Amino acid sequence: MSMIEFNHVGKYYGDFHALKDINLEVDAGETVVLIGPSGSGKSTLIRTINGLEPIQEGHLIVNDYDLADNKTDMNKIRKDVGMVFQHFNLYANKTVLENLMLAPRKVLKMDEAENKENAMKLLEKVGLVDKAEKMPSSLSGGQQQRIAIARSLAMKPKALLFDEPTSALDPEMINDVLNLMKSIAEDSDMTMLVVTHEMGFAKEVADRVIFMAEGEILEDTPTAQFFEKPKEKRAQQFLSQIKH
Ligand SMILES: Nc1ncnc2c1ncn2[C@@H]1O[C@H](COP(=O)(O)OP(=O)(O)OP(=O)(O)O)[C@@H](O)[C@H]1O
Repeated sequence: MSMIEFNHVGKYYGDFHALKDINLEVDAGETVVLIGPSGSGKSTLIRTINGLEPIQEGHLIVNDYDLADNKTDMNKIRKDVGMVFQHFNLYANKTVLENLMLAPRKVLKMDEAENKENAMKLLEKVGLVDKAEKMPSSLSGGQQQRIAIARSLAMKPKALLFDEPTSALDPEMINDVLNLMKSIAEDSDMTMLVVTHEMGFAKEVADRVIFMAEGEILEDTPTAQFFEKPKEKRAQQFLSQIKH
């Protein structure tokens, strides 16, 4: 069953055509990695999925809602589609535990005891139970990102979008975050779209790789095949320029 479906989607920033005739289907439970040169539209594409960027052409169906329809309630989509950003975006003036409990309380109206139990379980999953009462600023970048992922999971989403989740981290923190993402991809029926430059993660975890250039999808290829021999010359060049 398809969880996300782009149908001839176009997106403009003013006159600039940032996404061109995007056609893409992601099934429930799939893990898809988006790669491509800087400025190719990867962030823009995933930001359209939870409505952070509006589209101007085509249809984008997420969890059965059409984002091109202005009657669609974005809150319904954001409830089921979480997003993890490069710079974590935790609530700076709330404790780690409160960061996890806020949205389930406000949006899902979750019972307080259940909310806390759920949050503590997630802190255990990300290995940070001892940080529950700390403020985010007292944690390392890698720890903050694991909290941000736990916060997304607290909403029990159907899909998670990751926009370069390890790009702002010191090298020694990157693997903790990638391992957590890998366990989410493996443990659950979560649908995951990940923009990343971490080719090791893509190789190991992705079902498919999407290669973008200049606002277009040039390749949508099963992972092993992509890394063995990408079809497009641009993708071959891209891979030969980066370590993988
Ligand atoms: N808010 C905006 N207003 C105008 N142009 C924008 C805006 N956001 C992005 N762009 C432009 O759209 C294009 C695609 O940007 P986007 O951030 O989606 O690329 P990307 O592939 O994610 O790049 P990177 O790997 O560098 O993050 C770029 O040319 C960028 O300058």
